[in-house]
Amino acid sequence: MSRPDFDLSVYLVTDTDQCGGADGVVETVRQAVDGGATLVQLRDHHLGDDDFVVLGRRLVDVLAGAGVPLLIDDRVHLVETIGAAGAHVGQSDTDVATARRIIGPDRLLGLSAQSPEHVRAAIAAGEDIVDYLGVGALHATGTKPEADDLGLRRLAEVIKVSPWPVCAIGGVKADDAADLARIHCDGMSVVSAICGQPDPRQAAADLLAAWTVATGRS
Ligand SMILES: Cc1ncc(COP(=O)(O)OP(=O)(O)O)c(N)n1
Ligand SMILES: Cc1nc(C(=O)O)sc1CCOP(=O)(O)O
Ligand SMILES: [Mg+2]
Repeated sequence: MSRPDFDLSVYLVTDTDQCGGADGVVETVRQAVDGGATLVQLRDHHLGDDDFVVLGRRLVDVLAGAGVPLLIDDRVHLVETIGAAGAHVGQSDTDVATARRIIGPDRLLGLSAQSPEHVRAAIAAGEDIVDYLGVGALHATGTKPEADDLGLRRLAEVIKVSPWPVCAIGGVKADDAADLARIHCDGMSVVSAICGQPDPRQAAADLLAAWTVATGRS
């Protein structure tokens, strides 16, 4: 088993509408990585599989050489075709054991978890199956209005029982970095803090700077 290294510090999850279309996604990812985004996920619930593959391959090209892996949301069956580094699944998506079988042992698998019970169920499936958790929503967010806002306390409860690194998602902004670092969160996952921002490069750089200060890393 040899999975790519990954860094959850500034994890960009794309939103095609907020980026102004597929070309906007490509340009946003290009700029965000230039500014310091450490991981990228292609998330689009509307594109058909064929267009999703085309966009995914464009992102693989943009990220080649930058050392930043591309994950895809939900569509584990397209990981290989796109040449992505892995996938992220939620509690209502393909279960993690099946997802792992589909993507194979050498790719990354992220899982959404909203409670310690979700973590315990994932542990029962096997600690080698999942690589990280995405936990949210930290705050209520217009990007995903149906997401329950957990707040910092419930996020911390999930982190305490997780054997995997955890990134926070949902309304996450640079101002959250200190609180997140204090509860030993491993990174900030964002959509609107980068997508649709006037300067995605600067937005990513600001997030990374806040995270670096908050964690005391350089
Ligand atoms: C990093 C990260 N965390 C959580 C999610 C949410 O995934 P999911 O629960 O599958 O919901 P959708 O994104 O499919 O709406 C994520 N995508 N990334
Ligand atoms: C994709 C996603 N998942 C969430 C969860 O809580 O699982 S919240 C969310 C959207 C995050 O967008 P923004 O950074 O604009 O708030
Ligand atoms: Mg999903």
